[in-house]
Amino acid sequence: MSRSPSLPDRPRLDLDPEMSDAERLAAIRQHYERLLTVNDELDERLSTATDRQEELREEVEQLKRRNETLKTSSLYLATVEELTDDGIVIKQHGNNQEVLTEASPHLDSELEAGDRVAINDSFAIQQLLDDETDSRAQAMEIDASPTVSYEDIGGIDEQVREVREAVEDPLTNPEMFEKVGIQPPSGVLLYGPPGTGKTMLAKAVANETDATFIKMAGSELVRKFIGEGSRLVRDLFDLAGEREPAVIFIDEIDAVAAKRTDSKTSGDAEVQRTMMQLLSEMDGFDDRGDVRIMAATNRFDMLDEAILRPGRFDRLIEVPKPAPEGREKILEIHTRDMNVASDVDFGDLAEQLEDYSGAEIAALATEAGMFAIRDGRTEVRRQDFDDAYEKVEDAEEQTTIPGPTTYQY
Ligand SMILES: Nc1ncnc2c1ncn2[C@@H]1O[C@H](COP(=O)(O)OP(=O)(O)OP(=O)(O)O)[C@@H](O)[C@H]1O
Repeated sequence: MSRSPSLPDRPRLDLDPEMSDAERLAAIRQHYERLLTVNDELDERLSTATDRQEELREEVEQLKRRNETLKTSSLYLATVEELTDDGIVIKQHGNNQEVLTEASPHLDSELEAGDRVAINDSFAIQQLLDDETDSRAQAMEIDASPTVSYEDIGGIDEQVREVREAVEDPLTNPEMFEKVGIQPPSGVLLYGPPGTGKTMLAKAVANETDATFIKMAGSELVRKFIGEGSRLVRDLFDLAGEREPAVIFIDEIDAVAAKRTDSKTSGDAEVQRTMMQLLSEMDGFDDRGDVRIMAATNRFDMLDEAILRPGRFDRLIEVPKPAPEGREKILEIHTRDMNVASDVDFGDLAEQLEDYSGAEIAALATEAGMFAIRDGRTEVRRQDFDDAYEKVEDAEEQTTIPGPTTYQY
């Protein structure tokens, strides 16, 4: 550390008793001048020191913030079991280890048995967390009786057939598999571009088999606290077991099942742990009864091979964008409740909608209806579809980055 230069010497006033009054006066004046100079110099030093102090204060604040971030990124989850005179008994999630610990002073009076808390490496309670059921409810979408049916899905008949075979038959006709002596597929992975009907397929199969549909987005499984993602995976499978027959649908599975990277950050390690939990739940799946597992991804190329092994997601079904006949079917489905004029030829329109996904076709139909309403009509004409097409294309041009979107499977 560099030492700051020493302070200027304090000026001394030497008055000789022999001096005349005039000489004394001159000496005092000179002394006064020197005092002024030193004063100016000290003023300048003080202002430099104040600036430096401000800089250092900012640096300290930054370090404090970094320290806080570091602390929170390595927190573990636990549940408060008991508040005793000797301390707080907590049970760590994941390993169920019971520990006698203490809480940060600001939390002391707030804690109650049953609270979900975040603890640091030394088991000290750092944060009081939301109720677990809240966090579960946020992460999962549960639909006891979905209303989507196979008739609502257009252009992917072959995929519907495959899904029925892999998911529906084992639920409705398990004896068939026993008689033939084969295991039904463990998990079905739907892959393909966004908006092609993957979620619809999962909902429709749940509807058809009177199963509860339980959806979890892979991104929801990527959690802040260590152990939280794997806990959610366990909860997901437990809940499906309680509600059987049930169809578990994990959307965006790539968020937790991407290929391993070289990066060693704790976030990646936590995602790995969540994936391992998912794999172990799937491996122990035989005893789970009437629960079927489906997952979807737009990024098949990113998936870790481990999840595709036999006994895991071992039935892969590609759900592509629809061909012209498929687009025509989807147009018909999404205009079923509309009053469409006789001049609208869906075959012709479908040809025009090259590269459109089912979701985009659904949006186009709604937009055409909006044009009719704007014109004060209830009947939707070909011109409305053309206007809607133009609007969608214009919006597309403004938002897309040049170059076609490619999906690698
Ligand atoms: N094949 C289809 N037939 C009829 N409608 C479809 C079809 N595909 C998509 N849609 C429409 O698009 C909406 C979104 O579709 P869905 O959520 O099933 O797509 P997804 O493939 O799961 O998309 P993502 O990968 O973005 O989750 C549906 O609610 C439906 O209105």
